[in-house]
Amino acid sequence: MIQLTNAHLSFGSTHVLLGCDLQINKGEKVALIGPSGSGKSSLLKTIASEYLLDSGSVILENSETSQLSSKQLQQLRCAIAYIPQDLALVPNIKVSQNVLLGKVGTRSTWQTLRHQLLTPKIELEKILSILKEVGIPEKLFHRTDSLSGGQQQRVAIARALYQQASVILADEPVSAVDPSRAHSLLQCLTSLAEKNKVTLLCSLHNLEYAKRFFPRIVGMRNGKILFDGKSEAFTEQDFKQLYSLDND
Ligand SMILES: Nc1ncnc2c1ncn2[C@@H]1O[C@H](COP(=O)(O)OP(=O)(O)OP(=O)(O)O)[C@@H](O)[C@H]1O
Repeated sequence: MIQLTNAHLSFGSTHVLLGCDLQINKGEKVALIGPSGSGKSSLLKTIASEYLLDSGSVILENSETSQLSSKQLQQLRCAIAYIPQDLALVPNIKVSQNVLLGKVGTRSTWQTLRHQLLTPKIELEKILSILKEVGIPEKLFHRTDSLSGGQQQRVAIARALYQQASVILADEPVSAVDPSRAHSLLQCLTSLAEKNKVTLLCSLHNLEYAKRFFPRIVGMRNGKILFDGKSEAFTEQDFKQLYSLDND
């Protein structure tokens, strides 16, 4: 379970999160929408424990993150896969090697290096079966930067699945692809999350995709959560409240 209570975050004089309350239960699929600068990435990074709140609390898997030691926090991070907007893939290594990095938090440096240099057959088989699930098995040994933007997004999803995270936080995972690929990528991400009983929180700019693929929508504006409810309950009025230009 993810629980944010009265979350406040600022950078200097910029207030980024202003009293956000949010609870997401295990296995839920939630779309996070809102205009540019509304705080979606910051909310995801806060849940990923990349940003620390000024006040308020984040509870993940029954632990309040501010109370955890750095070792406990590191362990918790292994259960959470954060896919940033830039995907954080290493461009000049093979797809298999990038997927392997999903487990970097659970392996020693020596083990990581060894796996990168000579990947055990059993790990390669696991990676291949995940790449089959995300639809790019033929890319196993291709250099990552030779893949298209959409294929690289699939590699980032594969890395999260290989990590065996119980929570996936995806920051605009379809920003770099055309509408038909965006559709199949979201289909892939949401169905795999469902199959693997993973909690999925995904920021999106496209309301149609949010409504089609996610049962629940959270809408942000100016660091506040203005809508939180079932996708079918999201109305044109809610859309105007989030996106209108004269509402600041
Ligand atoms: N590390 C940071 N340092 C300073 N300001 C930041 C930082 N991260 C976010 N901000 C500020 O927080 C505000 C919200 O940014 P954020 O990236 O969370 O919005 P967003 O809704 O994800 O936007 P977009 O849809 O364009 O990605 C912006 O004003 C941004 O400049």
